[in-house]
Amino acid sequence: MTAQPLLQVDALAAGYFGMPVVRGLSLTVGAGEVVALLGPNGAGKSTTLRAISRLQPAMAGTIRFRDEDITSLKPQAVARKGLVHMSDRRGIFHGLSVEEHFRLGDGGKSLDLGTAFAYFPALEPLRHRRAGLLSGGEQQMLGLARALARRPSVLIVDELSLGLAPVIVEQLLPVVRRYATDSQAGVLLVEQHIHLALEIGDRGLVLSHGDLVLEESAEAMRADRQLIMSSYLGEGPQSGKRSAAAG
Ligand SMILES: Nc1ncnc2c1ncn2[C@@H]1O[C@H](COP(=O)(O)OP(=O)(O)OP(=O)(O)O)[C@@H](O)[C@H]1O
Repeated sequence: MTAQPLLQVDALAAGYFGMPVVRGLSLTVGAGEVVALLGPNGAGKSTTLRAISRLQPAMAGTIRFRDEDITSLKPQAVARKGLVHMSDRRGIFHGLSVEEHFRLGDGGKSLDLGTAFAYFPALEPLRHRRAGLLSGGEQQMLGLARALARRPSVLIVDELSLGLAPVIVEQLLPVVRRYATDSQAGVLLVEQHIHLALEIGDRGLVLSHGDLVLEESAEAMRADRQLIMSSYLGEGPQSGKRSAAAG
């Protein structure tokens, strides 16, 4: 029997000004599982992530986190429950030191600096440095360390690689993998570096024009580049989708 997924999204629709850009989207993320949400520019990946973490409203569908319907909760409430959304250097304050970012905490509670330094030892010698003086890669490391220090059960990561050299992304993504495995957390990530995402991922989903057109194991996707190429080139859900939402 398959274990209950940590995150279960059913028939989600989300968009702007009353117009959905994502429709009828269903997906699951299980404990210890890393799922890569892929797709061309404008496919609706960030919209999907924001709707799941409640940063924008869902127009239809349900979002269940650890068996609880969170579809109408506020983002702060969802984050407190352990569904943490990390996106492009959000929450980095240039005037604060690295350490102060953890003392700043989460709803008045300090974050676990030990967890942060365990995953990112390179941050420890920088603990008193102001975040504004960190490199782009170090800032992203700080953002990810802060997200992990909240010990999320589900981590949502939007474009860790934005503006960073691939070599930095090659260092950061395996940490996400390690956290998922160590903590049996679920990870849903959007990443432009497809091959890197599939290296650390268990499963890949391809979104095209708001529809899920492919769902496969990361291993199968790595082995058959054509599979991804054809889904990116806009094959419809009927022709490209290989499997239903996995359990
Ligand atoms: N705030 C907004 N207001 C109106 N339309 C938006 C807004 N944000 C995104 N869109 C539109 O919604 C569609 C999906 O955007 P989204 O950012 O979700 O795509 P994406 O797959 O994450 O793209 P990318 O890979 O380029 O970041 C696009 O057509 C985009 O122009």
